Amino acid sequence: MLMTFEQVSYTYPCNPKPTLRGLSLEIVAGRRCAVIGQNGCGKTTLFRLANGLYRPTAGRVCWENAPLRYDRPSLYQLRQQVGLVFQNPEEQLVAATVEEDLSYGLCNLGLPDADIAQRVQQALEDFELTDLADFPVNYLSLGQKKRLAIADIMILRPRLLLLDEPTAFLDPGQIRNLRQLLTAIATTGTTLVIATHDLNFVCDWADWVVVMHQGQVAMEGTPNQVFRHQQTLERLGLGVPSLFQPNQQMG
Ligand SMILES: Nc1ncnc2c1ncn2[C@@H]1O[C@H](COP(=O)(O)OP(=O)(O)OP(=O)(O)O)[C@@H](O)[C@H]1O
Repeated sequence: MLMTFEQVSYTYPCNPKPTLRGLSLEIVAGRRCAVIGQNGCGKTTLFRLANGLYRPTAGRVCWENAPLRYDRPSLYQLRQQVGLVFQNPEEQLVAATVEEDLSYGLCNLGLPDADIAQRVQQALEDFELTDLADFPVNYLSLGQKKRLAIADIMILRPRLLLLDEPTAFLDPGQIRNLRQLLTAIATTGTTLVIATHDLNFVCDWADWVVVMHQGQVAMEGTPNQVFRHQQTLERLGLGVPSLFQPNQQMG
C-alpha cells in the first residue's frame, strides 16, 4: 500500500460546506488508477491532500503506513516521492526555456551539476523534447506544455504520480501520445493516479477506477466492474465509456 486516506475530511477556510467527507481510499502500488466524478466532487482537493498541500480537517493521510507530517523538511521529502501535475501547466512551469525548466527542481535538490545535466538530457529524450530544449516555455503549445509539466515531475523520480485532468484541452492525437507516455511511465514502476472526465481514456488506459461523489468514494473496481453499473453512474451524474454503452455491447 503506497498511500491511504483514512476517514479524511477537508473543509476550505472560506467555504463552510466540507469538500471531502470522511473519505477512505487505498492507493495500491503499481496500479494505473483513474478518479472520476462530477465537477466539484473533490478530485483536485484529494490530490492536493495527497502531496501535503492541504492538511485534513479530520482523519489522516498515510504514506507507506506512516501518517504524513506537515513540517517543511517532511513535506520536501514527501514531494520527491509524490509528484502532482496540475491541470493547468501554466501553474507549474517556472523557467524561461524547456531545459531550464527541467533542471529547476533538480537544482533545488542540490544535486551535482553533472548529475543534473545527465538527468536533463535523459528527460529531453524520454519526453521527446530534445528539439525544444532551448525553446521559450511561453511559446510551447498546450500539449507540449503538458508534456513538459509531466517531465518536470518525472525527472524527480517520484514513486507516485498524480495527474489532474491530463487530457483536458488536448486534441485526439495528443491524447493518444499522452496515453502512450503514461503507459511508458507505468512500466518504469511508477504508480499513477489521474483525475479525469474522459471516460474513454479511463477505459483504454486505467486498470482501477475510483468513483467520487460529494467528497466520498461512491464505488471502485476494475473498469469492467465499475462501468457495468450504468444506472448508478448516471444517477451520480456520470456516463459510461462508448465501449460500455448498450448499443456497442450488442454490436
Ligand atoms: N480554494 C477554495 N476555496 C473554497 N472552496 C474551494 C476551493 N477550491 C475548491 N473549492 C470547492 O471545493 C469543491 C471541490 O472542488 P475540487 O476542485 O476539488 O473538485 P473537482 O472534483 O476537482 O472538480 P472539477 O472536476 O470541476 O475539476 C468545489 O465545491 C469547489 O468549489
